[in-house]
Amino acid sequence: MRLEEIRQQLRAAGAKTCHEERVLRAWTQNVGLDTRHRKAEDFLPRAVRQLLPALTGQLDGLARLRSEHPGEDGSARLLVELADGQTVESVLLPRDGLCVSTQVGCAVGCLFCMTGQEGLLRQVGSAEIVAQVVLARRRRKVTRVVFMGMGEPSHNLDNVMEAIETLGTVAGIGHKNLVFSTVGDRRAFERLPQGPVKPALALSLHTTKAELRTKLLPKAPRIDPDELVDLGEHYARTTGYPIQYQWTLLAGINDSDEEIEGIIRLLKGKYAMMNFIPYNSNEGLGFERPSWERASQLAGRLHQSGILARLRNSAGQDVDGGCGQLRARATAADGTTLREKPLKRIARAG
Ligand SMILES: C[S@@+](CC[C@H](N)C(=O)[O-])C[C@H]1O[C@@H](n2cnc3c(N)ncnc32)[C@H](O)[C@@H]1O
Ligand code: SF4
Repeated sequence: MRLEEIRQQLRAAGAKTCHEERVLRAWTQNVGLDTRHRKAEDFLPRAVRQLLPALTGQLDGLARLRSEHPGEDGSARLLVELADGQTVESVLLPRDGLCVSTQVGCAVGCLFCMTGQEGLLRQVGSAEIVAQVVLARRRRKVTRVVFMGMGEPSHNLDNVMEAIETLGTVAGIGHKNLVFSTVGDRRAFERLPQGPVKPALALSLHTTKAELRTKLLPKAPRIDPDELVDLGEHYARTTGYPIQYQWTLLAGINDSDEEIEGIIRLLKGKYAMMNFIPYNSNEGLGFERPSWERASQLAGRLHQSGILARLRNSAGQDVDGGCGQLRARATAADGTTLREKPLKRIARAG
């Protein structure tokens, strides 16, 4: 469901823009419609008030909690059921963050990502994206939303842009605290700077070698790492927020000294930082994470060259690992299987 459909229902009942905003603010911020100074019946048209019980029922059905899996780091993975019974994952992150899903499955098919093994099953509507935030806010404070759950946001741009606008306005989240994470897509680079709410950008780079990137991210748009960094730099300068590069560390694949030299060449002097995320083991995908020592060494090498680098575990690693695994397990437990796909192993030499 799209947010626009909710707005249309309100408008059909006679709501003006200010009424729409008030209803959406109450929903997204989990607050009542009455304010200290004015009661709802003093400003909302009667037909709108009459619509509210049915609308609330619809909104509550958009995202329901199927199960919660707390991690040791203060995070918690939520398996969220959508109105049609499909499930996606949201992750409550330490320090008031939330990671949301934008698609059920994903067409990019990254070899190391569980979500990519399913292919795309369906888009997540803008109202369903915002509903994940509302669900999380019923459990904890949320002041930062990262679009790093299941799915590729640039393959669902209309819904994601609509959700970003709502989160950055009526839901009261700071624009730089909305983080759009992508493998890089020209449509996203065009659209993001035009929106009224400009999110921060995370670019999933993973390697500086164009050929290896094509193997690891088989259906990502063909943009060479050099050009991707140029596009990212332009966006960073436009918005004033640094680009957060993401690099899933795969032992023997993208953790070589040569890659580090490549990152230094690409990112030196850029308004950027590097997040190394050691691979989160997915059974059967055939990759391994490097040792923590090796990972720290890589981050240290970037630091020495003046590039800000962070080494971090993806949140909730102790509770069913990486993105898409909770859903995969729940799907398997339901007796259905993920679409089988032969593992395409890539040459260690890259
Ligand atoms: C799940 S994706 C969603 C957003 C977007 N599709 C993207 O790739 O940036 C978010 C991040 O999770 C990372 N990721 C996926 N599977 C992983 C795994 N098994 N271990 C560690 N990181 C993983 C991806 O590399 C990506 O940087
Ligand atoms: S890492 Fe991102 S783009 Fe790649 S398959 Fe997973 S969700 Fe899709």
